[in-house]
Amino acid sequence: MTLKLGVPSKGRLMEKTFDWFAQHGITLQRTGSDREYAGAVAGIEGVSLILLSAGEIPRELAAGRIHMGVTGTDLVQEKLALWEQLVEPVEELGFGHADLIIAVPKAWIDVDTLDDLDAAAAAFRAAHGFRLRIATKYHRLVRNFLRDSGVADYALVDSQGATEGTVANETAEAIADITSSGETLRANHLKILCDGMVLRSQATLWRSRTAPMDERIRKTLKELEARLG
Ligand SMILES: Nc1ncnc2c1ncn2[C@@H]1O[C@H](COP(=O)(O)OP(=O)(O)OP(=O)(O)O)[C@@H](O)[C@H]1O
Ligand SMILES: O=P(O)(O)OC[C@H]1O[C@H](OP(=O)(O)OP(=O)(O)O)[C@H](O)[C@@H]1O
Repeated sequence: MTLKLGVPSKGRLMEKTFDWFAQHGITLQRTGSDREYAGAVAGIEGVSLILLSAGEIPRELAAGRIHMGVTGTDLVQEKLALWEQLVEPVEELGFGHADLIIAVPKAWIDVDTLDDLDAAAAAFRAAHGFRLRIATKYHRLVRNFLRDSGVADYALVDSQGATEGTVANETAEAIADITSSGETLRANHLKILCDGMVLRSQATLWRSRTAPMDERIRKTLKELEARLG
């Protein structure tokens, strides 16, 4: 048995993860053609590289199918109820910084806080006969945050991408999504509520609390943690 390490299979997260491991003397590589999701590890014995969608890594860690994995804090906390019982953060990697925020149209000059949003939501329902819609793919995190903030009169609508466009497309009145440079929000004439920060996320190395381990894997894990910490 080898220690299974799950890493994002493409894009900025994959490249930066490969760089981060390289800085610690461990070479991760995609092998085969560009389209083949196979990988190799050099610089440490007994580790297999598993290339996965960043969004699937939390589930694989929770199910114990991988021992370690790299993905964002946002995806772990969104995809896993009781995430602390299933995974443990080993190291924050210092990239993939993104804030999950609530944003509304810039043109809503009276709405700058969650309290304002709550009032706007009640007024919206009275005027339109249906609830103010917030588009997001972060259902769990946003629902919990709005519950704790006392905002009640809204409906979440699912948006798996291009979420900032839903307001112009009239499928939502507000959005909850991640922002990094803020460019996408600006381009879509949206503003962040002053107290609308749901979660600060960054790429993190996680350890599964459920993955089965024999002596050899336990030893490899210790060595990896010593070298990466
Ligand atoms: N613009 C950005 N800047 C920095 N980090 C980002 C940005 N967009 C997303 N991220 C982070 O990257 C991670 C992966 O997000 P992404 O949406 O690319 O993954 P995904 O849903 O698995 O994608 P796919 O299913 O296409 O593989 C998340 O933790 C997210 O917070
Ligand atoms: O603040 P910014 O630097 O503009 O980055 C934020 C954007 O990046 C992500 O989108 P991504 O490119 O992953 O595409 P997606 O909308 O399909 O998720 C996120 O969903 C925002 O739309």
